[in-house]
Amino acid sequence: QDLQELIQEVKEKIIRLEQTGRIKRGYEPYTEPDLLDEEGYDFVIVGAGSSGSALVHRLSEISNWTILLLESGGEPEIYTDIPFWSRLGEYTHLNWGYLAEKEDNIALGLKDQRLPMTRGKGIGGSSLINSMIYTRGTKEDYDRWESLGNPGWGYEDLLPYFEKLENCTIPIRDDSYRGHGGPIYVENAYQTKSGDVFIEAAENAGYNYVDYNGRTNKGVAYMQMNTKKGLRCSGESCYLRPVKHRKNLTIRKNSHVTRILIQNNTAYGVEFVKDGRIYTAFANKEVILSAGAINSPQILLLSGIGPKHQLLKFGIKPISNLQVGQKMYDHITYSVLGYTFNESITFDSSDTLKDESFINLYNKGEGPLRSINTIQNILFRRSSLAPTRVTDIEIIGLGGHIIAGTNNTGEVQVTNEIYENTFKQYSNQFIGSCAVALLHPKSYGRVELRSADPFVHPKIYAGFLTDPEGRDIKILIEGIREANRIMLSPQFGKYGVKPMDSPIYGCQQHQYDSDEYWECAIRHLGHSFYHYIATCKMGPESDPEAVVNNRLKVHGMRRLRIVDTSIIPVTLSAHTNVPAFMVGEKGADLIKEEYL
Ligand SMILES: Cc1cc2nc3c(=O)[nH]c(=O)nc-3n(C[C@H](O)[C@H](O)[C@H](O)COP(=O)(O)OP(=O)(O)OC[C@H]3O[C@@H](n4cnc5c(N)ncnc54)[C@H](O)[C@@H]3O)c2cc1C
Repeated sequence: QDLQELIQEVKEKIIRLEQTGRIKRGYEPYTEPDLLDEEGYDFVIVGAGSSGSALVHRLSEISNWTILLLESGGEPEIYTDIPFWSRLGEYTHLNWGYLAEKEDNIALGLKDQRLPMTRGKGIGGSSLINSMIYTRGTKEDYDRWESLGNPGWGYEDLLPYFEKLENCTIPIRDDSYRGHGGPIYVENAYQTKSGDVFIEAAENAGYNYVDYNGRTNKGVAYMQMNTKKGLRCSGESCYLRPVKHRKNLTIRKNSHVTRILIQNNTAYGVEFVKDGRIYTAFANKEVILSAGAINSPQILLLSGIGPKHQLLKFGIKPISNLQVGQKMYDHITYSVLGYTFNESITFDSSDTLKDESFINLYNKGEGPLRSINTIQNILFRRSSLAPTRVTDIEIIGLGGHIIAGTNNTGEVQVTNEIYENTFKQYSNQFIGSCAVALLHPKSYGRVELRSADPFVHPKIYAGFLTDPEGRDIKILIEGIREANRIMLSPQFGKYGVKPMDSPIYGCQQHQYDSDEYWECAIRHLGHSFYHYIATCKMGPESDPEAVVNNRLKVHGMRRLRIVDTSIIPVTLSAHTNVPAFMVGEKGADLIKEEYL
């Protein structure tokens, strides 16, 4: 079915069910006051994504502060709250549509050899279209942040924020680490029988069942998701929706910030474009960038903050020569490790367009529409190359496959040759899969300007698998072999599980399952997990790579902060949405400490 037709069908169904009173969405559009050419607020915040939503929720608690939130995108789509269908958002205005620059020896099997660097655009940002996998990261991760010269960012300091932001309802949990009164709900992912078998097989292979957001993440578990009664719990739905009527808060959508206004190294406002016109918003106290790890560096660069040689190339007057965008870490994943089953214990998508499924989800929070990308399980492991206590391999168990079978999300845009010759043959079978991700890569990429035009996409280099020692690829291959050990275990053997071992087209010259074969497969189909960080790295002034200090203030500047995933200094054993919420929460407290 054509994607746009499918989107239309889903939308019409929701509208019809709502109009006939069979579901209640409880969503009211975001309204805003008339816009003046020039406006003044205490705080001007750029970007309503995961961090920006958390930040605005907390700052607007102070009723005598005035807050302006500027968001380049618009409102969520009508289907955004439905996990199963929300993935359609990736093909709409809700995605910035970034593609990495073509690089050697990576993305060899993807269209135009370019990696999608997906990013959410709209109120809620990337949390509108992400997979809702709920992972915090470990004590070792955050203690490392602190040891890099960032007091206040160690695990003991941050645990209260992780607890404060969540409302955890999963049945098996490490209660001394979990929160129950916060805005972000945490539930287990929708499971099929294959999810239960995954746990059994992993336990049999030596893993303990853990609450991986508790004392340790090492082990296996049902995936925890940020859903509230089965519906997406995004920055928009859980942080902003409940407070959007606050009188001191103005949220302006479709408002694209083009530069920060700076005088004498002091930020005093921003310029933005809405409906083709330029406006100015002044900040009495601070300008705060929460535009994410691609756009926050872009806005800094456009405003004269960044590597001098790059700015001069585009005729931008340099203000501060910081290493903005020069290092970007991300998680590469190989997510197409498929397996065929001889029984239907995997995800069955045949009910996902039925009225009953929508009604079941909205009224009871149940059913297959709770599933996103058929994600079920998670497993963290330490590779043979990792330091003690560091988990650097993540394996996700899925009840479907993102290219083969009926759950094709199109997320990995493979070439037609690869689809026709490798995956199509499995399309009518029962299929499950694993995604294997490298959590602490040595390789890194970067973000730089392509143009001084603020509407032109920046250049993004993913830099995957470029570490000269080849350590990253070795760990990924180790992860693939571990996933196979679990999936090809006797527990799965009862269901006739076999690997989808038709070689990836382009890798037939290698013996299937050799290291050379897996390297070839990863270099063809490995892709981003969309966890970009470190492009405005947090660190002390003595760190030549640092852009902000431990209070998130831009070095050498006044009244300018960054509060989003771009400040995360080093890789995490986690997906980045919960860390983004945490940064928003902590950022709000840093600001309150200063002004209250
Ligand atoms: C497809 C996908 C799947 C993912 N899956 C998961 C997952 O399952 N679990 C997980 O933990 N993480 C996941 N992530 C990552 C996670 O969602 C992000 O790391 C996190 O949302 C980033 O938060 P942020 O606040 O830094 O940026 P964002 O949430 O991206 O917010 C930035 C906001 O700023 C706005 N903006 C940008 N430029 C401007 C401008 N010039 N003017 C005004 N506004 C602007 C953007 O439109 C956006 O709304 C996923 C990401 C993607 C894209």
